[in-house]
Amino acid sequence: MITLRGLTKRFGRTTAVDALTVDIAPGRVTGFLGPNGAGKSTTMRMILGLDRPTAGEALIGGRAYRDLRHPLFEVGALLDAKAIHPARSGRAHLLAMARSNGIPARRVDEVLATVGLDDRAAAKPGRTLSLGMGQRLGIAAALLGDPPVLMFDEPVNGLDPDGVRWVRQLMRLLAEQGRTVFVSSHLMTEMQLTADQLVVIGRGRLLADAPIAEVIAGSAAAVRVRSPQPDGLATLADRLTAAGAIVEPAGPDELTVTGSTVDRVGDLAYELGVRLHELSPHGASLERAFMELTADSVEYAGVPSPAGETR
Ligand SMILES: Nc1ncnc2c1ncn2[C@@H]1O[C@H](COP(=O)(O)OP(=O)(O)OP(=O)(O)O)[C@@H](O)[C@H]1O
Repeated sequence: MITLRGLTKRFGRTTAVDALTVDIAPGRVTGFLGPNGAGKSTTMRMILGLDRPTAGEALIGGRAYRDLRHPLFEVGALLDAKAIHPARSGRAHLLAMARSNGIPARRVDEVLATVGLDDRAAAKPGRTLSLGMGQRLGIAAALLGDPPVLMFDEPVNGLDPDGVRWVRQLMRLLAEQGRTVFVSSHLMTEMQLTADQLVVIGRGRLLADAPIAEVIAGSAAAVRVRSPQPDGLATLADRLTAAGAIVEPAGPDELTVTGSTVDRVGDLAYELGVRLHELSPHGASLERAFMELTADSVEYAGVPSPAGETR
């Protein structure tokens, strides 16, 4: 269990994490979602005692990281996959970690097998590891102490589709074993496939803490309607708006309608004699829910700066 109570971090005038209070429970994968700069990494760093909270606390199994007697046995984390000495092999890196923490050497072989690094890959020096191998090695290091709490910051970054699938399965397996699995991502589709519970933040603030199905159901599904008759489409839009729906143009001959249903839009088009070339439901998705939730808290929208660049 990870417990955050009023967790706050300010860097000068920037409030990176703003009074976060949330419990991250064992036995499931909790996705940690937020736009760039939302404060995900800072939150994870505070949980691991790498950043000091300005206020509040972050606890692992009821204790602050600095009070854990054997941290490696309590929490494993993948924050920066490249955190390995460039000249040292993956195996040597893990062996050194194991030795200094009283973990038997055979555990190194176990975790290397778990993450699918064979002898040859484990013998390569750090600087020659691909991003994917680095991620696997970082996950092996997190698993070394067999901890009940695991945290992964963007674990699928740079992985090929096989690697992505593998990480997904591993997260699920670790949760099924009863561990707390807290995984950050800005990839909504990835979270939709991996997580049971979602914690969403924007500008450091908690926007949602709910089962993934609930977050998705909370987003309004839309109806896409396309017609070769512009006047008819305009009339349809007026009638739908008058009936309380939200109508937005989606192209020269297309509308996106929220707050109505495919049946109602179809019936109305029939009533008005408007010919339709498309009438389709656009299901609620996590992507949509995420956009709605974070609409007010995206730090850098894609607006061109005066220099003509986008941030
Ligand atoms: N050491 C630091 N000094 C000053 N500001 C910082 C520092 N670390 C983070 N910040 C700021 O805090 C905010 C949150 O950053 P953080 O990296 O935690 O976000 P994030 O959600 O992990 O983003 P990303 O998905 O881009 O990694 C940002 O505005 C960032 O610029």
